[in-house]
Amino acid sequence: MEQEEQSLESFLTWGAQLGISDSSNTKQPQHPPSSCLGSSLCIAHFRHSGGRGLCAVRDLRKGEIILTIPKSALMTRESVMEDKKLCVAVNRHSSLSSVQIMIVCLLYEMGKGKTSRWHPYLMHLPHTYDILAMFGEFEKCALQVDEALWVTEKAILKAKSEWKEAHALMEDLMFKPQLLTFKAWVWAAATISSRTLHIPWDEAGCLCPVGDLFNYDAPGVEPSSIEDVEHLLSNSSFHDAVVSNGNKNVMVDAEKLDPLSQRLTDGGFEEDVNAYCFYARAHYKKGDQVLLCYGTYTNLELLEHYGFLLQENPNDKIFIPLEPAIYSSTSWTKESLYIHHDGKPSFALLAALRLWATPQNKRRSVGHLAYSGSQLSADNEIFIMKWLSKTCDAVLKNLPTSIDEDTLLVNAMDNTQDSFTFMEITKLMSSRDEIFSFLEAHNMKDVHSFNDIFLSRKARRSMDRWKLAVQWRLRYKKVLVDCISYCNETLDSFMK
Ligand SMILES: C[S@@+](CC[C@H](N)C(=O)[O-])C[C@H]1O[C@@H](n2cnc3c(N)ncnc32)[C@H](O)[C@@H]1O
Repeated sequence: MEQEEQSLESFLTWGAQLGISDSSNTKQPQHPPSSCLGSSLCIAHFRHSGGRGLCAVRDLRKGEIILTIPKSALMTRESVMEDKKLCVAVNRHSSLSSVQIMIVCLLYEMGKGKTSRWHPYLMHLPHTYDILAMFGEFEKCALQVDEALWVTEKAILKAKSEWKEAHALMEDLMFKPQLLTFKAWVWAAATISSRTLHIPWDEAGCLCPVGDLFNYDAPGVEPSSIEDVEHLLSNSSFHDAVVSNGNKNVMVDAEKLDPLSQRLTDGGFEEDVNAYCFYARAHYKKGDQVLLCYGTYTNLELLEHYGFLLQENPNDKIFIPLEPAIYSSTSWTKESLYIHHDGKPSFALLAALRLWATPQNKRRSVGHLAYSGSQLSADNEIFIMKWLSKTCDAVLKNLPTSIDEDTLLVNAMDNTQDSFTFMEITKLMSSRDEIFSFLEAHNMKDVHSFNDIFLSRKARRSMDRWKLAVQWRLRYKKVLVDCISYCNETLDSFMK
């Protein structure tokens, strides 16, 4: 433990030497401080929201600069390929994608050990990940829902084929055998997927020492339009925050509005200071975890790219099987026909169902109403609500386990310290196939071997992924139940 703390301290000293700083004072100090953190942030552990993360060491105001990482500290393809041997070899394999090359760059630096210029940073990267490409057959199946199974299968196949394609380059570079393995490849790919930040000059992104310690906050409640930003800027306390820093980079202004999502961004590379700059996305009290929004993701996408999911995710959506005639009744894309995290059907799904439930010869005359989101008639609305409710109910009944069983299973997994409780809880489940498959997959045929002391590291990792899979399918089922309630409430409103 002491050794770990020392190594973390030397990582933060290394960061300070490279010019990384969490101070809002933009003047360069004459001597680098002994740590790059301490003025605004510190590293802390948040058990239920991301593990290691960054914590406010003082009250932080929304919009103020909290961390700067100079370009020279970023690990990019360009900076790693300053190594001539690597650069020459990469140029001989021009068919590889930018991300494949970035993965090779990371493995190459790992292979250098202490001589890597990023060694203090590389030492603090996670050793394992829970992203979908790392799911084995057992954990994949625990997702239960076809859509999730396909996404997992696709992620595994993609990782395998990209690894094979890059093999010749890695052999050219004479990688040590352990860096040539699929396991090493998936580790590096997961690092790139879950930790790189966007940079304008390279679609592979960059690894950003210290800046990649922010855990994720979903976008959702920030101002969503220019008017909101104008309102914010006219709000005196916010304006004070902007002006008191006296630096235009410190402003959260209309330029920082992401034109696609129309949301405020909280970090980005800034050409004029040649650095990655992070801003507080909210007011934080001393001791709060400071978060960063990496983008808008559903829970399945979070699992695929980052290896976690959110219990409350305002951007979650689920898909249910629809009849081909529904897809062909409108020009909405398949991706737009979904159910929101709170059980409400998407705008496009409602419109598509309303048109599909209209006799074909009448669709033209009501098309404009459907596309503007209007109900077409009471009968039409009652029909589609009944249909949607019945379909969600059928999906729920077709899944091998119920919400109650999944809840029991997650609770049991939280109780693995006590093998007796785990087995007692799981006895309440109607189908114990999944539990037996897990025990079998890890050679734990009898209950007594299900003991924390004997749960191998591999089995424990597998259980973490299994738990994520069960949590995901549980959220999926809850959205279906909420959709049924939404349909019933709408139906009730017609009865009044
Ligand atoms: C950029 S890193 C953030 C720092 C990371 N916790 C660490 O220890 O290095 C992203 C990873 O942090 C974890 N993470 C981030 N936000 C999270 C959240 N809200 N809940 C759970 N895990 C989260 C996930 O493992 C994700 O892949």
